[in-house]
Amino acid sequence: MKLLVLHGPNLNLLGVREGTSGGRLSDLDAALNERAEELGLELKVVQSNHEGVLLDTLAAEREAVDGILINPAGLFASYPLKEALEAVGLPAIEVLLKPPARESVVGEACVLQVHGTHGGFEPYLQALDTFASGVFTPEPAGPKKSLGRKKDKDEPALKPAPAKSLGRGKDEPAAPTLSLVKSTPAKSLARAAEAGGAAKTLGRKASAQKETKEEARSGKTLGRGSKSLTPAADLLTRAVVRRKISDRLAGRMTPAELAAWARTQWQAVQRGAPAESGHRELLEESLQGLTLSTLPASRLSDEQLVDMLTRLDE
Ligand SMILES: O=C1C[C@@](O)(C(=O)O)C[C@@H](O)[C@@H]1O
Repeated sequence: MKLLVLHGPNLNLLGVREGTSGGRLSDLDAALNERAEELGLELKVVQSNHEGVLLDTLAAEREAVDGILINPAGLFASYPLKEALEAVGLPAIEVLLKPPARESVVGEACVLQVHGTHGGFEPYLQALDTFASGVFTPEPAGPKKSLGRKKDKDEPALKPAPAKSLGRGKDEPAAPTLSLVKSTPAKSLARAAEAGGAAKTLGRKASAQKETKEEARSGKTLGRGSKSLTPAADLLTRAVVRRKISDRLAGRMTPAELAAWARTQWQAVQRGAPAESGHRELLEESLQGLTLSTLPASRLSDEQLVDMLTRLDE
């Protein structure tokens, strides 16, 4: 998997502008390349102080990469960048070194936003881990595959997100808490699911998405192209999702199993599979949250799962 890493304006002064604290951009890039190598990822890293260069890079690299990490820095409110990310249609993660001071427009076109707490490089590494976990890669036909993390069946239910992450050595420093500060509209994940590993299918992605949207608008809840009534057993309903969450809370399902189930369901819904009428958006949103729920940055506690149960019951 190849990823494009975009560093926005003034990040060339990283470490310099902060005084002696914090590493430089060259340190960040070295850390990124090291982690990428551990994870078997290839990176193309570009820093620019010019919005146009970032836009041109996105357009030029769109067919060569499978995903994007972007720290827009001072360009967080850039509609051109947001639109370029949408046009490119690849899964993108917005990465910030520190908690966001303002709402990010660019983040609206990203699947996730991760931020650090003290300016360290961990959010970038976390974003690499997230891509490497395969969460954005479409499920291949055939036997069920997990999201790439080992099963954490024995984890205490209310344990905070572990500091460890994929591919990390035992003696490396613990990562600070990273937050999923925003769960983007399902359309971002739609692009992600369609795009994973196949960046060269922009046309197909766009039309598939449009079709699904149109079906949603027309209130059609049958599978694409289906003329006959879909058996009720195939219908994704709030009750089905509630049952799965309950199974997970009762220990009948591991967190990884729930996430893998949610991911398969979410992808099916994106392809036009039937969903409970009038609740499609809520179901998509819930499945998205559950899909990402085993990742450190977006882990769901039991309390959050109970909240989700309640929302699915309203
Ligand atoms: O340059 C930066 C760094 C930053 O993008 C971050 O990563 O925390 C936050 C921006 O507000 C600022 O302009």
